[in-house]
Amino acid sequence: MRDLMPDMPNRLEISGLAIERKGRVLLDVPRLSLDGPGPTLILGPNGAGKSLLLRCLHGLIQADRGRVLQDGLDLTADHKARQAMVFQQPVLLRRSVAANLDFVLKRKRLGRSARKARIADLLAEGGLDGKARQSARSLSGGEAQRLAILRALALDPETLFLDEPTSALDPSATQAIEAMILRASDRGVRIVMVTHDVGQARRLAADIVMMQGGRVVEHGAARQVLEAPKCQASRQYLAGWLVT
Ligand SMILES: Nc1ncnc2c1ncn2[C@@H]1O[C@H](COP(=O)(O)OP(=O)(O)OP(=O)(O)O)[C@@H](O)[C@H]1O
Repeated sequence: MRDLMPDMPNRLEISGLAIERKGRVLLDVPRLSLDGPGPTLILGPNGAGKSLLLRCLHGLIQADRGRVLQDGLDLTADHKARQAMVFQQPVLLRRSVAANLDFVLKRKRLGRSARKARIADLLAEGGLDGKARQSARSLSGGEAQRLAILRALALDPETLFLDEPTSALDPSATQAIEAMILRASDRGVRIVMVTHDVGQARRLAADIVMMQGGRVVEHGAARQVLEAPKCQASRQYLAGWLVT
C-alpha cells in the first residue's frame, strides 16, 4: 500500500453516470471522486463494469446519462489530450521501438534532437536501452507493454489510465511495469488502473474502487478497503471467493 502524499490537483469526478443496454444496467455510478494522491486501483469480478468506467473517465465512450468532470468542468478535448490510456493488449505500430516513440513525440512538435534525447530517456525509463532499432512486433509481451506505457508517458499525460496492463504477464515482467507505474505516480501523474489482482492492489494502490454488477460497492483508502472492507461483496472478493 502506498503512503498518502499531500493532495494533488487533477480531480476526476463522476455524477449520475449510467449505461444500459437492452434493459440491463451495465454501469450505474451516482457519485465518484478521484482526488487523492497516489494510484487508484479499480477491482472487481469479470463483467463488474471496470473497463466501462475507465473508458467513461477517459471520454472514450459516452454514457447514456451523467457527467464526467475534471476539476469541476465537463471533460473536454483539451482534458482528454492530457490523458493517456494503456490497454491489456499493447497497441503498437509495425515499426521499430524508437519509431513508435518518435511517432508520439512528433505530435508534440518537438525538433529532431529534442526527440532523440527524449527517446533515449524513455528507453532508459522502460529498460529498453539497446532495443531502439528492434521491431516493436518482435518484443516479448512484457517489453511490448513497457513500450506501450512509454508511448503513453511520451505524451506527458496528467492522467494515465491502465486497463489490466499486466494480466498476461509473468511476475518479473509485472514487477518491471509496476515500478514504472509507481515512478510515474511519484512524478505526479494521476494513475487510474483496473486489475483483478488483489496483490497488485496491495502493492500499488493509495485508494481502491471496488465494483460489482456495474456499481461501485466501496471506495476508500487502500488500507481500509483491504484490511477492513465495509461491504460484503468487497469482503468476499478480497477473501478470494468466486464472486460473480
Ligand atoms: N458495447 C457493449 N454492449 C453491450 N454490453 C456491453 C458493452 N460493453 C460492455 N458490455 C457489458 O458490460 C458489462 C461490463 O463490462 P466491462 O468490460 O466493463 O467489465 P469488466 O469489469 O471490465 O470485466 P473484465 O474483468 O472481464 O474485463 C459486461 O457484462 C459486458 O458484457
